[in-house]
Amino acid sequence: MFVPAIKGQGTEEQQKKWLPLAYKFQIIGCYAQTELGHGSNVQGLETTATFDPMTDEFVIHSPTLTSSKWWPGGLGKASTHAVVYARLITEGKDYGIHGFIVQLRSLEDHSPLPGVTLGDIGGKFGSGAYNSMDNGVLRFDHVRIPRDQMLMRLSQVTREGKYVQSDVPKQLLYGTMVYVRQSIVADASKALSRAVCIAVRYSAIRKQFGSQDGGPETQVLNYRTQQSRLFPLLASAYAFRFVGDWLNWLYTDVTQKLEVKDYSTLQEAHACTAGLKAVTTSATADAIEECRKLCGGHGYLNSSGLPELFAVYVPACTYEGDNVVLLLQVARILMKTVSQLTSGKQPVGTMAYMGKVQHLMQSKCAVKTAEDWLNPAFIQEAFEARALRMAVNCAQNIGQASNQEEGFYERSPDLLEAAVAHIQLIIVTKFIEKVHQDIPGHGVKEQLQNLCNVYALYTLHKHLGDFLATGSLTPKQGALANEQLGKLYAQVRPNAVALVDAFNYTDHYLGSVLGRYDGNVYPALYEEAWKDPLNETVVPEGYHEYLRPLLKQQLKLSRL
Ligand SMILES: CCCCCCCCCCC/C=C/C(=O)SCCNC(=O)CCNC(=O)[C@H](O)C(C)(C)COP(=O)(O)OP(=O)(O)OC[C@H]1O[C@@H](n2cnc3c(N)ncnc32)[C@H](O)[C@@H]1OP(=O)(O)O
Ligand SMILES: Cc1cc2nc3c(=O)[nH]c(=O)nc-3n(C[C@H](O)[C@H](O)[C@H](O)COP(=O)(O)OP(=O)(O)OC[C@H]3O[C@@H](n4cnc5c(N)ncnc54)[C@H](O)[C@@H]3O)c2cc1C
Repeated sequence: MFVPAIKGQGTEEQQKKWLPLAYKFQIIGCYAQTELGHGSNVQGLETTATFDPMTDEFVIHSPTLTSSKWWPGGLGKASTHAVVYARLITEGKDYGIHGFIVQLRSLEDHSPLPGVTLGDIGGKFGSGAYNSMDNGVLRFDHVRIPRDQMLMRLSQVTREGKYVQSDVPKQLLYGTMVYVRQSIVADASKALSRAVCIAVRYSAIRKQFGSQDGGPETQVLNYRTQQSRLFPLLASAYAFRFVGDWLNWLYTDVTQKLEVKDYSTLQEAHACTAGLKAVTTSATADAIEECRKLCGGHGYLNSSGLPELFAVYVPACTYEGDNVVLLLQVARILMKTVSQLTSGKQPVGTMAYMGKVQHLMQSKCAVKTAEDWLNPAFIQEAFEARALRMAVNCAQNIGQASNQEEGFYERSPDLLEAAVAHIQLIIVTKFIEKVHQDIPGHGVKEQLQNLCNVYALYTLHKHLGDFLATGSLTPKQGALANEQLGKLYAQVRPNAVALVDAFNYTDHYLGSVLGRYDGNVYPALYEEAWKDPLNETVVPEGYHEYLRPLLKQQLKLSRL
C-alpha cells in the first residue's frame, strides 16, 4: 500500500525519488492511516502535520493516545518508512487529512529515529496465523520532515505556507484503498476456491453410512445436504473470480480516465470496489468456516489447512474498510441515484438498471416452471426488480423522516440489505455475461452455466424474503427456483471434483491433508499425527509432576 499511495498521491518528482527505493527494497514502507481511536472514520484521524515556514518543514506529532497509529501492517518491526495520514495544519488552519512520507527507522542500524516510538501491537486472532505480520503501533513526538515529503499530487503547501488544492476530487486521497479493495475481491475468490477444493475432494473420498449388505458406505458428497451446502460455495468461487476480473477491468478503466482528468466513473469505482469487497469477503469468511464443518472432525485439524485459512482470511471483513461501513457507502450512492431518477438523469454503469424504474417497479416475473429459471433473462430481471424496489422503498421511508440524515441513520439496516441486493445483482450479471462469452474446452461452458444458475438460484433462495416482500416473485416462483436448484446440484455432482481440480492448486499451495490431489487422506492423516510435538515422548511431560500423584492418591482413597 506504500507504493500505490505514492503512485496515486505523489507528484511525478516524488514518484521518481521514492518508488525506485521501494522497488529495490532500499527502503521498506507501510501505509499508516488507522489510529487507536479511528479506523473507519478517516476524517477523524488526530495525528497532526503542522507546517513550519521558518524551516520549510512539517512537524509530525501524536497529540493524544488515541492518535497513535495502530494496525498498519509491517509497521511494528519491518518498515523503515511510512506514508502517514495526518491533519495538515498551516497558517493556523486545519485542512484535513493528507499523506506524508516519514522515515521511521535508521537505514544504518534500523533503530527508531528520534521522536519516533514504534513496536508490534501484539498477538492476533487465530493463535498466531496472522502473527507473521507485524501490525504496529507508532507515535510521533514533534518529528520534522521536509515540506517536499508531503504527497503533493492532489494538493500542495507553498514555501510560504499557502495551502493550494489541485483541481482534482479530494476523494483521490482514498485511491489506495480503492486499489486494494478491488484486489481483495480477486483474493476472496482464491481463498474461497482453496477451501472449496479441500471440502469437495475430501467429501468425495469420505464415506459414512448407507452400505447395502456389506457393500461400501456412501460418499458424503452424494448426500443432498452436503451438496446443498457445498455446491453454492463452489459456484461462489467461480462467481467471485469472474466479477473480480471485471472489477479489475473497471479499476484499470477508471485509472486511465483519471489520467486525462475524466472523473465521471469515480463514484462507480467507489461503489463497486467497496460493495464487492464487502459482499465477497463476508461470503468467503462464512464459506471457509462452512467448508471446515463440511469436513467433519478432521476439518478441525490444523493439517486440514482450514483453521489457518480461516484465521488468516477473516480480517478481510474488517481491513481495507469495515464491511458495514463500506456497504453504507454503497447505500448512500443508491439513494443519490434514486433521488436523481425523477430529474431525468439516466443512471449509468452498474446503476443503469435503475433507469428502467417504470418497468421494474411493476414487472411481474414470468416464470411458470422450474426449467424457466434456467433462462438468464428471468434471473436478471428478478434480481434487478428486487434491488431497485428495495432501494426505492428505502428512499421513500427516508423521505418521510424529518431530515435526510436522520432518515438515513434510522433506515441504515434496511439500506444495508438494499446495498447487498445491488451488489449481488452485479455478481449475477457478470456471471451471466461471462457464460455468454465463447468459452474453450469441451463441456466447460455447460458446467459454468450450471454454476451460474446455482449461484443465482441459491442467492435467490437464501434471500427469498426480499423477493417476496418486494413483490418481485410469488411464493410459487420461489418454490420453483428451489426445485430447479436441486436438479442443478445433481448435474454438478459428476463434475464437482473436476471443477475444483480446475483451480489447479498444488498440494503444497493447498496445504491440506484432506485436499490431497491423490485422495490418499487416511495414511496422510495418520502420518501427520506423529509429527505432533506432543508425541515426541511416549509418557507425557508432567506425568510425574501432576498425573502420577493424582492417580496414586485416588488409588489410596479407593482402598480406604
Ligand atoms: C495485491 C493482492 C492483495 C490481496 C490481499 C489483500 C491484502 C490486504 C492487506 C490488508 C491491509 C489493510 C490495510 C488497511 O486496512 S488500510 C486502512 C483502510 N481503512 C479504510 O478503509 C477506512 C474506511 N473509511 C473510509 O474509506 C472513509 O472514511 C469513508 C468513505 C467511510 C467516509 O469518507 P468521508 O468521511 O470522507 O466522507 P463521506 O462518506 O461523506 O464521503 C464523501 C464523498 O466522497 C465519496 N467517497 C468516499 N470514499 C471514496 C472513494 N474511496 N473513492 C471515491 N469517492 C469516495 C463519497 O461517495 C462521497 O461522495 P459524495 O459527496 O458525492 O456523496
Ligand atoms: C489484519 C488487519 C490489518 C490491517 N492493516 C492496516 C494497514 O496496513 N494500514 C491501516 O491504516 N490500517 C490497517 N488496518 C486497520 C483497518 O483498516 C481498520 O481496523 C478498519 O478500517 C476498521 O476500522 P475500525 O477498526 O475503526 O472499526 P470501527 O469503525 O470501530 O468498527 C467497529 C464497529 O462499528 C461499526 N461502525 C463504524 N462506523 C459506523 C457507521 N458510520 N455506521 C454504522 N456502523 C458503524 C462497524 O460496522 C463495526 O461493527 C488493519 C486491520 C486489520 C484487522
